[in-house]
Amino acid sequence: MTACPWDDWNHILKIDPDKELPEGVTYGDLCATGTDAIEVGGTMGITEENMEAVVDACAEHDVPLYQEPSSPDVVIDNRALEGYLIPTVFNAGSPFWITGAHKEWVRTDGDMDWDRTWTEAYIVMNPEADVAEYTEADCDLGPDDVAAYAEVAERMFGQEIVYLEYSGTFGDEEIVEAAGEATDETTLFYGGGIHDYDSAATMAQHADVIVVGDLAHEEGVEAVRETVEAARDA
Ligand SMILES: CC(C)=CCC/C(C)=C/CC/C(C)=C/CC/C(C)=C/COP(=O)(O)OP(=O)(O)O
Ligand SMILES: O=P(O)(O)OC[C@@H](O)CO
Ligand SMILES: [Mg+2]
Repeated sequence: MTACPWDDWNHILKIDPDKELPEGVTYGDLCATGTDAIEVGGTMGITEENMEAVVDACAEHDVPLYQEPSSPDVVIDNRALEGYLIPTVFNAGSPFWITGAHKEWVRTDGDMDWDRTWTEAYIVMNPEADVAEYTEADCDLGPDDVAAYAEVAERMFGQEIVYLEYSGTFGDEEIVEAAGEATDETTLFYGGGIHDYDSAATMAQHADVIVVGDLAHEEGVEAVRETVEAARDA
């Protein structure tokens, strides 16, 4: 595996272990959509058990799997995972979601798997999303604020991934564009409200990787496939 496999990705499917799949859709079907990687994670209702169940269901299919834990106590030890993408929320209201949870994780784990652990510098933008409430994020940010956070993440904190997170709603294109322009080496992830070819294409112009979440749970395979195609075409 290369050091930063996401350099070559266009599309991630994020599967929430707390949410059902549409009728007739299997995890295998989702793995076969052509997405470059699967992230397993969500904010609410996450347990080790539901995490394990999704990872096991995806394990036999040929797509890189990553866990994105929302807290240290749901991190699972499963060899089917390529590794762990650990959020750090740059605009969180409490330092707990920037470095505090991380400190507790390392303090209590005792045997960190650093070769399989990376961080994602989140900028949380939808105040209605669970993740915004959970982390008390300051979402009142303009393009200049977001661009500056992205640049700080890359240049001052050496982050390999900046994640512009609009979870549940389609973001402001001007803001995503600003983040794209502010980042150079860093891989920019965009997630939120992507629901078809055009919405995927719009954000894929500005972000390096688009993340599709709820669509998989709400619409299913064909809709996800369209977004994969748009990400590749961009
Ligand atoms: C240190 C460790 C191991 C964990 C802490 C990691 C941190 C800082 C988590 C805070 C941010 C967070 C909850 C990330 C989880 C991924 C995410 C943003 C999921 C999307 O959430 P929503 O779409 O708002 O939630 P639901 O879909 O579950 O309602
Ligand atoms: O569920 P959606 O709105 O597609 O968002 C994707 C992802 O960014 C959520 O963490
Ligand atoms: Mg969600």
